[in-house]
Amino acid sequence: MLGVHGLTRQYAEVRAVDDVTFEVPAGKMIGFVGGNGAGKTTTMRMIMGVLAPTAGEVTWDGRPATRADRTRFGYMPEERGLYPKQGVLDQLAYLGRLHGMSQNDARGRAQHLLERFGLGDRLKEKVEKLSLGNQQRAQIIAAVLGDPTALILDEPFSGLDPAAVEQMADLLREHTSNGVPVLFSSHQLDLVDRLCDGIVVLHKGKVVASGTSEELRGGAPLRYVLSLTGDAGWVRGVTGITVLDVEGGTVALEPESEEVAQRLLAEAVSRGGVREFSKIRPSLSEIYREVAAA
Ligand SMILES: Nc1ncnc2c1ncn2[C@@H]1O[C@H](COP(=O)(O)OP(=O)(O)OP(=O)(O)O)[C@@H](O)[C@H]1O
Repeated sequence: MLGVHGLTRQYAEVRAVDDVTFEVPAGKMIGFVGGNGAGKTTTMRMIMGVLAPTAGEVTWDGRPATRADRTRFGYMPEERGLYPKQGVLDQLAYLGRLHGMSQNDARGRAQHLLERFGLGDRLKEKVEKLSLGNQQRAQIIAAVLGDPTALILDEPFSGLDPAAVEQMADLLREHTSNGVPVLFSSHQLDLVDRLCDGIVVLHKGKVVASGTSEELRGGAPLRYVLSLTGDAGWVRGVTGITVLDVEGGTVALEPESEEVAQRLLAEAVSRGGVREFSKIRPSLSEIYREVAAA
């Protein structure tokens, strides 16, 4: 388990990361979301030890993470790490060696992953000659090569087409199913919602929400849609209901409680002509907007 405890980073006038605490449990995929400048990259750099915290600490299996622990973490930095002028297979094999793999293992595994992700005919290509999406695939391969104990990935999915997103998500899931904790940052909230076991929302350097997507949704207001064959205007007069929008027979509403919602449904049924009564599941983007605006 990877732990981040009270992590803080102060630049001259900017507190880029402010008392950030969260955990990435073994075998879980945690999405790290937040707007531009929220502090995600700075936090990940401190986790990897490439940037010193002003305060706080990073733990691995419950004790302060050492340099040796961190050399076994797979990292995809924001600035990306591959040299543009070197062949992609040679370079990945070299990185594998740096992670302690034998020459044969490093080359073999790098080649296998490049082939798996559709780069089998580009093994000798210089990185700069690959398309951006293919460079991104190579960067992710670089992060997972050395049999990492944890994965810290800064925007691994940006610039990937939908098929590549699925391939890379499968690759990450293979690691979580072996117990590896995975933390990745992303601006693609629908993707985070779909892939992650947990979400940490950062805003202006602070954690403003965290939990599973269902837990985050639990804090959102209760909303329903009621659709009737006749006019729905009468709903405005029902006690305990705030009407958000009415369009003909369809009304979006916020009941004070589930009980009030059920009473409304009973009344609608007694009036006749109920077409639909359903709870609205807020999107992660809506939740994000609410917590970031609070
Ligand atoms: N070396 C630095 N010196 C001064 N301020 C910095 C430095 N690095 C980052 N910052 C500031 O720290 C804050 C957090 O930046 P960071 O890059 O961690 O955000 P982020 O969440 O990764 O953003 P993005 O989604 O845009 O990549 C920003 O206000 C940024 O300007």
